[in-house]
Amino acid sequence: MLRLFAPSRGIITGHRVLRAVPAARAGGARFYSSQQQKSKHFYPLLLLGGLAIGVTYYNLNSTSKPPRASIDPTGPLFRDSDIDVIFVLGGPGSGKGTQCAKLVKNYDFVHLSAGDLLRAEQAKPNSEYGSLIAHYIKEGLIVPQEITINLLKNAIVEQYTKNKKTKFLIDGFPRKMDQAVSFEDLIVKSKLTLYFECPEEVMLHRLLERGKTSGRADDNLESIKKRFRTFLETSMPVVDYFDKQGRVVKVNCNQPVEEVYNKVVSAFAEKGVTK
Ligand SMILES: Nc1ncnc2c1ncn2[C@@H]1O[C@H](COP(=O)(O)OP(=O)(O)O)[C@@H](O)[C@H]1O
Ligand SMILES: O=c1ccn([C@@H]2O[C@H](COP(=O)(O)OP(=O)(O)O)[C@@H](O)[C@H]2O)c(=O)[nH]1
Repeated sequence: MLRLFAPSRGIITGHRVLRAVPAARAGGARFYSSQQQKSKHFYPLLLLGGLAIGVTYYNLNSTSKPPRASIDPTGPLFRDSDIDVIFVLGGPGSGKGTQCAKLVKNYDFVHLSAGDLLRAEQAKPNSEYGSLIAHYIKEGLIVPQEITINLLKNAIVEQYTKNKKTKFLIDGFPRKMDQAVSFEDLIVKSKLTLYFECPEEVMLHRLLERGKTSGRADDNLESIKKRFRTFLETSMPVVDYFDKQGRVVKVNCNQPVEEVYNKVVSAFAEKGVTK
């Protein structure tokens, strides 16, 4: 029912959801003027016409509208009015995951961490991308966008269709310009980017602390340095790109968790994101 990723477009667009039922066409039927005798098909056709109008009206007004792909197969999967996506960006260790966990408790958001989705995919015993993902994560590089966008798309579609969820915090994504452009072209335009500003030495300290218990292959000094570099060279241009469009709120994360959270809540309120 929904789009898949397909080689023909690099990123796959494919199957759809309920296509709006087209108004039944009275193939060749004529409506006669009152002077003429009505055809024996007149009343059945009138009934069909009324039914078609009714179904179309219902589809247009139904609250459970299908993703946009059902209407325009060349546009993004979802209409802007179907779902709200907020990107959460910031350097490694800036506190994205910590703040997202607090936000989901008070807002009706689904938290999707791109890093967590990649690690879960990597951990699947028969994943064809397992070793590729492991390599990219250890080296602090950005996994090819097709893999990450597909994982995100599947998670969003599942939450939307099964749980009727429409608000998503996408944590740690997009980290590269190609991802930003593809996601908005193929899935949905984001409403906002929440960006955590944080000095590098603070992030380094936090990550080394986290590394004592996280078990993550990239929470070590060598990988952390590579991640910082990737963040500056590859991910910051994404923040700048959205910022130039007035779609970023910046929050200083070098404060206690609760204070950072209060600032996020105020920044969201200013942008009309409410609980
Ligand atoms: N405001 C904060 N002050 C102190 N430590 C924090 C703060 N926010 C997060 N942390 C800690 O820093 C580490 C990294 O935070 P995390 O949310 O995992 O960052 P990210 O998701 O950006 O990598 C975690 O161990 C977390 O407990
Ligand atoms: O869109 C993404 C998000 C994450 N990653 C990889 O996953 C790692 C960990 O990302 P995560 O957001 O989990 O952690 P952070 O680095 O922000 O602490 C990154 O360094 C990348 O190698 C990626 O390739 N693409």
